[in-house]
Amino acid sequence: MTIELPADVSGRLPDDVTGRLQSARLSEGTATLVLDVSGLEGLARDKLEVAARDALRGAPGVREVRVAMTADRVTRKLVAVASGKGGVGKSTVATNLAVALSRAGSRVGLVDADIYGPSQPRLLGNEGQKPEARDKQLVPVPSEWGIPLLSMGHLVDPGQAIAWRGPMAGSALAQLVDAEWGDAELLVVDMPPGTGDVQLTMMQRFKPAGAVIVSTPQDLALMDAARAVSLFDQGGIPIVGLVENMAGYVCPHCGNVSDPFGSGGAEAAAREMGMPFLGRIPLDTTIRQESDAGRPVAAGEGPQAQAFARIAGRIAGWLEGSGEAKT
Ligand SMILES: Nc1ncnc2c1ncn2[C@@H]1O[C@H](COP(=O)(O)OP(=O)(O)OP(=O)(O)O)[C@@H](O)[C@H]1O
Repeated sequence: MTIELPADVSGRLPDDVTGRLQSARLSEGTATLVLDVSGLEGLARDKLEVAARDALRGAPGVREVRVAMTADRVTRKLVAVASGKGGVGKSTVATNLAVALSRAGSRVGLVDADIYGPSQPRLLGNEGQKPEARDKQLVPVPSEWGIPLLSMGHLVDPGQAIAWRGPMAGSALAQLVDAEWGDAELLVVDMPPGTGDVQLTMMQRFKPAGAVIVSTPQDLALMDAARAVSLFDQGGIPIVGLVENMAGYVCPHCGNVSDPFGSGGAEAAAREMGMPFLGRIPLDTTIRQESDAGRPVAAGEGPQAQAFARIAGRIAGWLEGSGEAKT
């Protein structure tokens, strides 16, 4: 740290500014401060800058104040949550995995890349809010669950149809990913269903660290899941594993679990496709009701939360570098 300010100038700086001072000097009436803002969100950075400027305004010999900020680049990993077809609960799983990963200690953000049918603002309960833009970057919208979110659902009016062509959809997606994610170290990306242009852009441009495939237990859904797997294989994106959603029906009256689509099929299919089976989430009315109300079950304490926590633990282990999800 090089401080070349007269004591009657530096003495005016508040502690939160001096604690982050990398260098400071005064030359020909211009005070130049370099602050290390690693780990601070945009708003906190702005406050620090204002505090520094206010403190030096009118200080002896200071006519102008310049504040520069440096930050360690956060190495951020992306995990894509994908499915071969719509309606299998991919968005629900993505929300709850983001919450469970955050509870397990990661700093997590959520990108709703399902730009034709964004549902994350409803699932995270921050519908109707608009992201700000700072220096041409979008600032994610905070949620009650500690997960910042960016979604097309925040940028267009609810129910408004989005009929973009591939390249526009790709650039919209890029804006969501290349946003001001602050200190988030992990971005969970809710992919659009299927295997089209947006998925390709995502893979080529942002190279997710891995993909989690969501399927329901039916044979047909599992065949679609295989298509999603082969898309990621082609793009050289490793598959973290398969999550079986709506895997057994929990009776809301007696709590009894039945298996309308049989059991064990998804696990066997994962084995056949040569990927780890990450776990199953039951078909449970509570999950739907709480999701609709913007309260992810993973934030609670029930058996549903535990199911998501187990899967999140496997994903976190995989990301930590073992490269293999323990099943
Ligand atoms: N395990 C579950 N138990 C009960 N309901 C569920 C479960 N998972 C998802 N749902 C419900 O199923 C519906 C579809 O889920 P969701 O929107 O997450 O699917 P999706 O695969 O992302 O769909 P789309 O591809 O259309 O975006 C929602 O009403 C959701 O609440």
